[in-house]
Amino acid sequence: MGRKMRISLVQMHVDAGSPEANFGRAAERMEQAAADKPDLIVLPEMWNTGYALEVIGTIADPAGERTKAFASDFSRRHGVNVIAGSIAERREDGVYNTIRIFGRDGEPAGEYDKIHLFRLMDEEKHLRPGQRIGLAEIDGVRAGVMICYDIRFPELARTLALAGARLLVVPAEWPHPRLEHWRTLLRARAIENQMYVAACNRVGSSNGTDFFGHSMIIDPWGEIVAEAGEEETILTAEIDLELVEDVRRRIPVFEDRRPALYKLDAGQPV
Ligand SMILES: NC(=O)CCC(=O)C(=O)O
Repeated sequence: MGRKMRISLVQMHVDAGSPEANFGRAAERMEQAAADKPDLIVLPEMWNTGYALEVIGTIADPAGERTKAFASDFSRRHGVNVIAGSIAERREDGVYNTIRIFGRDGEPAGEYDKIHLFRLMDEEKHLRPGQRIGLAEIDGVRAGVMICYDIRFPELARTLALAGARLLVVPAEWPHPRLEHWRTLLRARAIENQMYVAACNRVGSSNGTDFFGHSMIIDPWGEIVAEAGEEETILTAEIDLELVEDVRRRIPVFEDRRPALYKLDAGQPV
């Protein structure tokens, strides 16, 4: 397994309520990204529909079939791993905010439904929450996936790290005015779990909400390897997974944990 991995984040605009426009834009941008010869391409959150939640039941991808065909074909043609952002995916019991992952051979390599639904954007009124964490092997590297609001839950990132994740991938639609929350939370997840974080946010405005981009790749020491601005772009950077072990040796957080004490009833009240 290679220790280096080249990651391209597709920071794109998303038209709320227009899957046709969004599939066209994603196809174009992914071709652009493939020209950088990355090992992994990542799309933002809900890139097929945006937050058109009032009509999400009618425009969400039925069983994710269109997305699966699109991303699997792209992976196979370019021999690249794809984390197809998240999409609105319709199933029998409702609509999910779902990540689908494809290996270089176009075969499915993992999936994840967003666990924490974001009330400020009414997700809980229109979407169903996932019930399982998301892990995948990408060229032999264990990666965890979370979606946007999920990064406010350090327990989830820690669980993924304990399950072996050395890279955390985060598709997002994170808007102004919470840029410093975005940057701080992503860096904190990288530092505390001593893993790489690759976060792909959308840009542009939808229904009065402005999304700021600032997609980022952060190393396990918390240094920002690459950060985009507020325009559409492909953010590409190479990461070296050996740094994960280096940092974990220097400060052995995982050896020093005291999980037996991390319980509400474990100590006396002070
Ligand atoms: N799409 C989302 O989950 C947005 C999360 C967000 O903006 C936040 O502040 O948290």
